[in-house]
Amino acid sequence: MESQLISPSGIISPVLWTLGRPMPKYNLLFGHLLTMKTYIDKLPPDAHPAYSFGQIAKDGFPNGVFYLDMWPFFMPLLVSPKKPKSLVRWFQPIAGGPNLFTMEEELWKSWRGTFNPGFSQAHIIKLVPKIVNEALAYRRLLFEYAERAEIILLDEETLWFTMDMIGALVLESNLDSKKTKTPLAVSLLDRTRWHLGDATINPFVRYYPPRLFAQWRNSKRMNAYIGRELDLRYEAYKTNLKLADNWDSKSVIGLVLEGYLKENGGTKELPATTTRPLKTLKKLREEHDTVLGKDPTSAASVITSNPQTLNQLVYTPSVIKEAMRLFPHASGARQGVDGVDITDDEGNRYPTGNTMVWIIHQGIQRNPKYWPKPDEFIPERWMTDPGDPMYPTKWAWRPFEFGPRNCVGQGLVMSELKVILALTAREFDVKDSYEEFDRLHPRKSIVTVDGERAYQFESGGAHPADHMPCRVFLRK
Ligand code: HEM
Repeated sequence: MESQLISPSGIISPVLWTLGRPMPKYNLLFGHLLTMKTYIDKLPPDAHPAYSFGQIAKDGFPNGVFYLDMWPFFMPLLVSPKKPKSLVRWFQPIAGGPNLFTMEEELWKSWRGTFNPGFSQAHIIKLVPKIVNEALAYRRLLFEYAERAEIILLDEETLWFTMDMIGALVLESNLDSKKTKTPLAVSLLDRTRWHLGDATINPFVRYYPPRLFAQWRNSKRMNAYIGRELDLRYEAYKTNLKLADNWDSKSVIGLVLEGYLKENGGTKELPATTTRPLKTLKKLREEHDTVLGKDPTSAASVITSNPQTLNQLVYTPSVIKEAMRLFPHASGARQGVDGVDITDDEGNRYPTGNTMVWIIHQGIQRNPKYWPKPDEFIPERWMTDPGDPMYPTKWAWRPFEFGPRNCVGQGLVMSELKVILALTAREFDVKDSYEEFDRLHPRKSIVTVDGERAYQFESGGAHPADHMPCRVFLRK
């Protein structure tokens, strides 16, 4: 429990300050707002808030744990499977109502049980042909950009593609989102553009009326779309066109719906809408040659005919894990409770009552205490044996978090990423074009974090700066 909660950030009342608990410079009137401002001012205006927290940890808290008073922007919130209230508020515009991320323990248990079969390893293997099918569309997109020799905003295009991938695997819908402007995809992407993290402390931004209106409208459209999809499947179930007949083609939503209906006797109505060096690339391509055959164009059929082939890839998942270590997408948060303390590596205890415990992945996953050469991209560390100095420290890699509330989609994500790399890495060179982009869009503000131009900003999750402008080249 302690290790799960070791965190470079927390929230505190002045009482903890008077008790001499570890925290940056404290101001009785403004708490830590002024300290935060000094950190934020050294970053690009849109940099992910986690960078400031990570930097505070680096500057004075080697054990990675400290308190921070950001009232009134963070609610003083602790430990237990309970999610903090501010997280509920964060997810509300995306989910539009009760959801697996923020549900209270009792309700969450049965819903997680209902979702688990759809995300089990056994089921994911059966979804691989569909993953391949979608990844081929991504490959075609890269071909188009290579042929047109145009800059691609890789993050933006990948977001549209992600919507299609999720649509195909979870909803069993062929969304083709960018072309058809599916309301679900358009509203979700627009919602992430308007999204704010809790660390946004400017009230003019937070309460900007057009932003509040857009959030409300997007939630309404997403609810309507998903509600319709669920109704259609429910109707099919009721008229005995069972989703279950063909196990292999069953979607995640099919399995979830079936689990829900079974649990409720099949009768209950549905709830109301519910710059790494080229060496890495060379090794990656060599592994694909060895495991998938020398001809890159036959990789799709090799994987589709035997999805288990993906399990023979060793270097590829190491590359993915290392990328996620350096550029994590999300984080974890828990509500603190009286009587439950966080204990750091040296045995110091940190009471969590009246706090929100925020696990900042950017801080932990680059902490030199846990990672030799923390800022270097070294996939080989994932292939070492226990005892090797490079062997990853247990629980220090947490993109999907740990414990019962870990990410239900992580197996799916890893399979998707392996397939996408397998179908593209040998045929394309993708190079960032930030220099060209900055010439075309000059600006006065800082544009790097610790020398990294592709720093992350928050928009629902963490994204690469300026959506990662790139150029795509066909390999000879
Ligand atoms: C790179 C992609 C992803 C990352 C980095 C990620 C990360 C996370 C993290 C950090 C959590 C919170 C765990 C906690 O609070 O302890 C989470 C929860 C969750 N994720 Fe993901 N996720 C990803 C993709 C997905 C996908 C593709 C799906 C589903 C299709 C998904 C579904 C969920 C759900 C439902 C939860 C809540 C689980 C629960 O509370 O029972 N995630 N994810």
